[in-house]
Amino acid sequence: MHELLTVDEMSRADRWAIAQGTPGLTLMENAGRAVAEAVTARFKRASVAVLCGPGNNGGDGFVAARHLSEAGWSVTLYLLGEREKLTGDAAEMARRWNGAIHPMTGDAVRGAGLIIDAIFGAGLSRPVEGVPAELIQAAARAGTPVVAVDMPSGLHGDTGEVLGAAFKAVLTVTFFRAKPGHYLLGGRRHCGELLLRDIGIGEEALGELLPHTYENCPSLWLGGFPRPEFGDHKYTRGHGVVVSGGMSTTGAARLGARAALRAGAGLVTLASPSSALMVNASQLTAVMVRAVNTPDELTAFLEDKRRNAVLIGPGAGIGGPTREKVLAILLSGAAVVLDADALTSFEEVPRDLFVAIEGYFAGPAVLTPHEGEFKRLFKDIEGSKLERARAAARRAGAIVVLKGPDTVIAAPDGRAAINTNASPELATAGSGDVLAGIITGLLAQSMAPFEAACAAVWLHGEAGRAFGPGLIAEDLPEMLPVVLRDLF
Ligand SMILES: NC(=O)C1=CN([C@@H]2O[C@H](COP(=O)(O)OP(=O)(O)OC[C@H]3O[C@@H](n4cnc5c(N)ncnc54)[C@H](OP(=O)(O)O)[C@@H]3O)[C@@H](O)[C@H]2O)[C@@H](O)CC1
Ligand SMILES: Nc1ncnc2c1ncn2[C@@H]1O[C@H](COP(=O)(O)OP(=O)(O)O)[C@@H](O)[C@H]1O
Ligand SMILES: [K+]
Repeated sequence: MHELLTVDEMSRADRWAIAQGTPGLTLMENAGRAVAEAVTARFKRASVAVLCGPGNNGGDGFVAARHLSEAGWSVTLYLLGEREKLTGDAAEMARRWNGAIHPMTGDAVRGAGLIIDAIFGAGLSRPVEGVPAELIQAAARAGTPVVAVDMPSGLHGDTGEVLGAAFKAVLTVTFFRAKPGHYLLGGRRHCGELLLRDIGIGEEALGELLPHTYENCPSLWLGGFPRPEFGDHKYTRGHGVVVSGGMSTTGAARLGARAALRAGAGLVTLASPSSALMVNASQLTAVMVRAVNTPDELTAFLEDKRRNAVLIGPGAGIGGPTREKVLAILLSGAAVVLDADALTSFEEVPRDLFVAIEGYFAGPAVLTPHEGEFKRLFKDIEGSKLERARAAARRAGAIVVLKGPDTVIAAPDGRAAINTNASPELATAGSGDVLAGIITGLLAQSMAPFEAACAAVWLHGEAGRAFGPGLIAEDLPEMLPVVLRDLF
């Protein structure tokens, strides 16, 4: 169930189901009934205002109103636009509604104990204004709970963007598969609890659509997740390398190194400037430390091909030396995770980075920018978070992990996953360094890079949730054993 469908893909799924012999009217009946059932299961009986729009979302509203009324609820139904203008399945569902149809006016939700928002769904085509916008404000002012049909009206299904205004629902009931807009930040803020309901569209529809956007769930990557086998030794589990910053900025790299080890790399070595060797050595036990100063020394260090995954960026410092080290790593053929300063160092010359990533000898690359770092590297890329991560991955020829509350992981081939399990406790200094380390640990074990990035983001989210309040970055690697045990 981890595929996400765009608005266009969802309407193709509807059409596919209809062509396969399930009437649209049946799909709409199932959709509206699912909403009514969700309402009766979750709310105490109240007077309900059902707000119906002029399209099929409104059609679902007529069905929900009928089922709630039959269940003994007091239902008042309001229609945006004229009844005569309803067409197709929605017009038929309006005929099957025996109650009154009131014109939708600005006071439609006054006194209601619950609002069912069936104004606009997938068909939202422009910013919401006028009466629907007034009702959105009135509902918010009154604090009346809103149950959204498919999408809270005003929210775009593909982008999670609010067009004009949007209801803040406590519950959103959507059908067949969730949409990216439900999970991107704006959407997450407006959807409340998200319920997914089967309305009679067969799973085979996915074979026709070949969707390439996913919710980041273990089913997406668990099959390729590395687990030690009988007969393994530390070198067969991979050797991660983390490049340390200078004397005053070593902590970030140590966090990454510890995380890489906890994620299962057989060995992890901190490649440290000589000046910071003592600081690093005095803080490390299972993680090893070696003096590596210049880009040339890093090249020499990576000639041992067992050192197969490298993280650079946390605490690395911005400028030429970091750029040269990045290029040296890319030439070595090791898998590479580029974070923080390793990204910012290419602000003026992003093409140099992308050309190196495309290089014949380069191994897989994973870029882990937060929004600020992303803008420095991909100045002209615009759109929703999903679109931007995808465009960046294509341009860079790398996996891009665009971090935040709704982290998006994108691959150059167009696959993208939206992460949904992260808690705000993760917004703490060094948490990104740990994420980069987990990715490195998985790459060291030869996990495929898109799957490794997705798995790491998910593990990071679970670790944050498992620890809960009071979390600091040091806690995250230590939570991995618990999270991994649950995962397996
Ligand atoms: N068989 C199926 O397909 C099934 C579909 N299902 C349901 O159908 C929903 C999709 O239905 P839909 O495509 O009819 O679009 P919908 O969201 O009702 O809106 C379109 C109407 O709104 C209008 N409009 C848009 N924006 C506006 C604005 N800002 N301000 C004012 N008006 C605006 C727009 O006007 P227009 O742009 O044409 O001028 C048009 O009249 C989907 O979300 C799901 O709930 C389920 O029943 C399962 C089976
Ligand atoms: N509000 C939030 N909810 C969930 N995760 C968050 C939130 N804010 C930040 N994160 C996560 O925390 C990490 C922060 O990384 P980053 O911005 O690089 O910080 P740092 O450089 O201090 O490590 C990222 O993985 C990001 O996705
Ligand atoms: K709606």
